[in-house]
Amino acid sequence: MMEASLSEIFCSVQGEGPYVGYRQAFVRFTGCNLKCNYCDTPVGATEYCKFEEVPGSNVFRDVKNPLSPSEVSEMVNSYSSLHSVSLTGGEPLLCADFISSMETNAPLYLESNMTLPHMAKKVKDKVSYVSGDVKLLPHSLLDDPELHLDRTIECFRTLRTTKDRDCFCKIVVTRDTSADEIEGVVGAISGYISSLILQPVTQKDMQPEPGYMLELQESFLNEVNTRIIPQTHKMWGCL
Ligand SMILES: C[S@@+](CC[C@H](N)C(=O)[O-])C[C@H]1O[C@@H](n2cnc3c(N)ncnc32)[C@H](O)[C@@H]1O
Ligand SMILES: Nc1nc2[nH]cc(C(=O)O)c2c(=O)[nH]1
Ligand code: SF4
Ligand SMILES: [Mg+2]
Repeated sequence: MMEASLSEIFCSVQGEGPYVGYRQAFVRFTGCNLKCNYCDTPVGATEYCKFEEVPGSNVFRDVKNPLSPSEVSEMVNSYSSLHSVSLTGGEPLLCADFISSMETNAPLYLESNMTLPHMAKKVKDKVSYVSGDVKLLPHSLLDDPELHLDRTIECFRTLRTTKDRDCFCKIVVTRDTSADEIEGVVGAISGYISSLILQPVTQKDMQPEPGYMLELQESFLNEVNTRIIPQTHKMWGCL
C-alpha cells in the first residue's frame, strides 16, 4: 500500500508569491533531494505527523507515520473554505505516486524545487497551481550543475501554464545570486510561466540590498511579469 511520512498538516494562508493570503491546508512531506543553503524547514524523517485540528489554534495532535493518501485527504477535507491545498516539504515530488492518489475537495497547489522531471509527469494533470522554485545554488551544493538546469527546464515544460493550471516561477534571491544565473533559467522557461517572483531570502545576513532587487526586477520585466514579494507569513508569525 502506498504511504508517506509527513511532518505536519495545518491550515493557514499562503505566505509567498502571487497567491499570498489565500486560505490553504498545508501538507508537509518529509525528505528532500537537495540541500539549499538557506532552507528554513527541517526535512528529516519524523515518527509523528503534527495535525492542527482547529485552524490557527497552534494545537496539534500527533498522528503516527506513515500515512495513506486517504487518511491525509480526510484530515485536509476537515478544513472548510479552502482555496487550495499546498503540497510542500521537504520535496513533495518525491511522493508523486502518493499525490496522484489524494482526493481532496480543494484543488492542489504544488510547491516544488522542480528537479525531478519523471515525477513531475506523474502529477501534471493532478495539480492546478505550480509554485516552481528555481534553485540557484552554489555549484559546490550540486552534483551536476548542467544536469540540474536541464532537469529544471524539463519540469517547467511538463508543469507549464495551461488553461487548467497556473505555473509561476519563484526564486529565493540572496546577495550571491547573479542576474546572469537567473537569466540562464528564465530565458528558457519564460514561455511556460505566468510570472516570475523574486523572493528575497529571509535571513538578514544573506539578504540582498533593496536596490539590487529593483535592478534585477528591471532587467527581467521586459521578458516576464516580474514581482518582488518577501515571505509574508514570517512577518506576522503565523504558520
Ligand atoms: C521549504 S520549501 C519546500 C518546498 C520545495 N522543496 C521548495 O524548495 O520549493 C518551501 C518554500 O520555502 C522557501 N524558503 C525556504 N527557505 C527560505 C528562506 N530562508 N527565505 C525565503 N524563502 C525560503 C523556498 O524557496 C520555497 O519556496
Ligand atoms: N503561510 C505559509 N506560506 C507558505 N508558503 C510556502 C510555504 C512552505 O513552507 O512551503 C509556506 C509556509 O510554511 N507557510
Ligand atoms: S529544496 Fe526546498 S525543502 Fe529542499 S532544501 Fe531546498 S528549500 Fe529546503
Ligand atoms: Mg515555509
